[in-house]
Amino acid sequence: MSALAVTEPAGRLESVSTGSALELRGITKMFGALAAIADVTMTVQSGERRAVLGSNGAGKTTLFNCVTGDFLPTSGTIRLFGEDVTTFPAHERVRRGLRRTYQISLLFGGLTVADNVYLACRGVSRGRFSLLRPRRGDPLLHRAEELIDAVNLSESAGTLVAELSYGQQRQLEIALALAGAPRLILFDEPAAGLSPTERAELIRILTSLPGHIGYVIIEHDMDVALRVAESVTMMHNGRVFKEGTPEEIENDPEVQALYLGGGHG
Ligand SMILES: Nc1ncnc2c1ncn2[C@@H]1O[C@H](COP(=O)(O)OP(=O)(O)OP(=O)(O)O)[C@@H](O)[C@H]1O
Repeated sequence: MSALAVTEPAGRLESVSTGSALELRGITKMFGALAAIADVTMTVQSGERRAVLGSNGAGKTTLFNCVTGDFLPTSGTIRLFGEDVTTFPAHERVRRGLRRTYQISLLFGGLTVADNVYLACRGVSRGRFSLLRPRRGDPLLHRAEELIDAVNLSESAGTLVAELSYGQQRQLEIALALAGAPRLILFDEPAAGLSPTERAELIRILTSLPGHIGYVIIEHDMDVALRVAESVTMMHNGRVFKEGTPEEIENDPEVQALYLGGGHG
């Protein structure tokens, strides 16, 4: 695969972290009388890889929407790399290194893999309003190639997105999230709908991202979540229910009861 560094689980975070990437303090989001999330407090260190687990309706997507700026929280504060961004629009958070993937694909099906990634690189760089075609030697072309390699799609660089397998499209979405200089990526159920082989590939891609890039991943597939995360936040009914290492969460009797008791969607 690519020249990007492979992560070293033991002591990895200590070597890459430079403070907090994301600090949520008492985040509540009301929809009418319903608290989709209530008093959520959580800190993600820079470079940290965290899974957010929880049954359907636990509040995971609402939490992401508050972090990205798609929703304004009803109360609470959000700090991104130390800066209070609670009321910042989404694009200001992107400028600070936040990225997100969605459950629903947002790709351009009529363009090739290479064009999609190049456009994403252009979109976050200076001169993005130029309509000139890329010239040979354009550094963004080189960067796009690196990103395509990082998600193991080099052999499909010239393929139209509409002709990719579903799993390859999800890999491409990760490449798009890597455009620019992301420091924290929110992955919204990246393993949904993937075959076992595609899931193994996803795990490989996520665990091979450069060490300084942290992520928060919402994932229903516990096997994927616990393998790609160093820390886990378990949500239930809009609240933080448990926090711990993947091992602690996996072996926690209350978590097991919640999941095995049918609370897990
Ligand atoms: N825009 C909205 N308007 C009203 N209620 C909403 C809205 N978005 C979410 N909710 C409600 O907030 C609660 C939390 O939903 P959310 O989608 O955040 O949960 P989730 O953990 O992401 O679930 P899933 O795993 O099914 O995606 C649910 O009761 C949901 O119906």
